[in-house]
Amino acid sequence: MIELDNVSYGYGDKLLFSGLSLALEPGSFHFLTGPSGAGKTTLLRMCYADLPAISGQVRLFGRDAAALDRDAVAMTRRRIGVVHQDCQFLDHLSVAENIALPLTVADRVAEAAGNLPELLSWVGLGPQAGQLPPSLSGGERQRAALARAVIMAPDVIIADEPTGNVDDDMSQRLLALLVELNKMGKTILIATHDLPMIRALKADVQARVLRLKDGQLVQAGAAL
Ligand SMILES: Nc1ncnc2c1ncn2[C@@H]1O[C@H](COP(=O)(O)OP(=O)(O)OP(=O)(O)O)[C@@H](O)[C@H]1O
Repeated sequence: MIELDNVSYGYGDKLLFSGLSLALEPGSFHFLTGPSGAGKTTLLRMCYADLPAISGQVRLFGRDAAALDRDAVAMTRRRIGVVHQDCQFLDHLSVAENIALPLTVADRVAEAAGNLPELLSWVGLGPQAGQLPPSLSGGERQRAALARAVIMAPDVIIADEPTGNVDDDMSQRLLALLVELNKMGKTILIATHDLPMIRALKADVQARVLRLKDGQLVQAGAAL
């Protein structure tokens, strides 16, 4: 579904990684760990065509990301739901309107109306649907961001620190939602520092844990 083949990336003259390869098979579950600043967000951005590789090839659903025109990039991104680290919302729109935004922008308003109640109840935000985003707690924001990422029924969900700034219970709740999505066949890639959460989840899901450090991507050992 998503393949990085021998890719390199850096900012300015600072190379973050080079010769890095990764393949996300359909229905797989991957965690990406590593120290702060190792390049996890950068790597995720390459996986949804938000950054081009300096060298090597990124293939999204079998197509070379570098060869996609603007429309093809937009179509490709619809198949990838992204939960960003900072969970930004439009503060003048309600929680429900924010979650529905990807469908509204794609002119699929009727679909949004049909899907929203079930989605809001799935993430446990029914009561908050009419509120404005600034009134949400950290965990509620994360769940709203997850709902917004899945409203287009993407094949792949990429989440950057989805459990940052939430307590353990909320972290478990968010992860249970991601596991549920994986059991429905979605391909999941999560960047996280939260090793206890990975350990807790390993019994529920067959996940590969990758560690990015010093420009190298390696599979984390069994001791994790
Ligand atoms: N747009 C940018 N311009 C210049 N440098 C950047 C840019 N984005 C990120 N960096 C730098 O690249 C490095 C990797 O950043 P990145 O956000 O990918 O790391 P990370 O592993 O996700 O970090 P964290 O775990 O703290 O979120 C950092 O040193 C960061 O300061």
